[in-house]
Amino acid sequence: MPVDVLITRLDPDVPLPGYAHPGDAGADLVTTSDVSIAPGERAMVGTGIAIALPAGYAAFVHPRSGLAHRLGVSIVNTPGTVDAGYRGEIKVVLVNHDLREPAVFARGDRIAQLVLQRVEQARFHEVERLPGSARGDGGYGSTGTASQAGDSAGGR
Ligand SMILES: O=c1ccn([C@H]2C[C@H](O)[C@@H](COP(=O)(O)OP(=O)(O)OP(=O)(O)O)O2)c(=O)[nH]1
Ligand SMILES: [Mg+2]
Repeated sequence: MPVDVLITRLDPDVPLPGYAHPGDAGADLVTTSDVSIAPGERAMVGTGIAIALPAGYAAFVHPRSGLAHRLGVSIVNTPGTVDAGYRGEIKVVLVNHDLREPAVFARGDRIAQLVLQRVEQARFHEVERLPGSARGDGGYGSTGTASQAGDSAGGR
């Protein structure tokens, strides 16, 4: 079931965020400005919208895979987190990972997608010692490469 979200257009000409297909997770966001991002550079763009999420929700600003594949463009802080209490314009920090070509966007181009999720807040309880677990403190590649998956020897 869709969640009702209040929205204001800070730029009256931008479209409301739209889902391309029924059931899509991400609603596309557009840039309100023309921008050219040099190889390796980044640029913050506005989307022209502000929202009021219900308590217990957050919205996450995700990159679009087509832009990643076609242009090498992603979002620096992916996914960007929009807090329920945030009432400002949703902005997107685009980054051009391409080594040679600038990434060029025109006002109205779809540059990111917004994913709504229910989120929990933790109540943190400090303890002297954490309960044990199978993983323990293993991480950062401790399970080895794909071809070694299941090898509990902790190969490289
Ligand atoms: O891609 C993003 C990420 C964040 N925001 C807005 C909504 C979010 O609620 C607010 C703060 O984001 P975040 O907590 O990630 O940034 P911060 O660096 O911790 O700033 P602050 O000190 O304001 O929390 O900025 C965006 O518009 N786009
Ligand atoms: Mg913050």
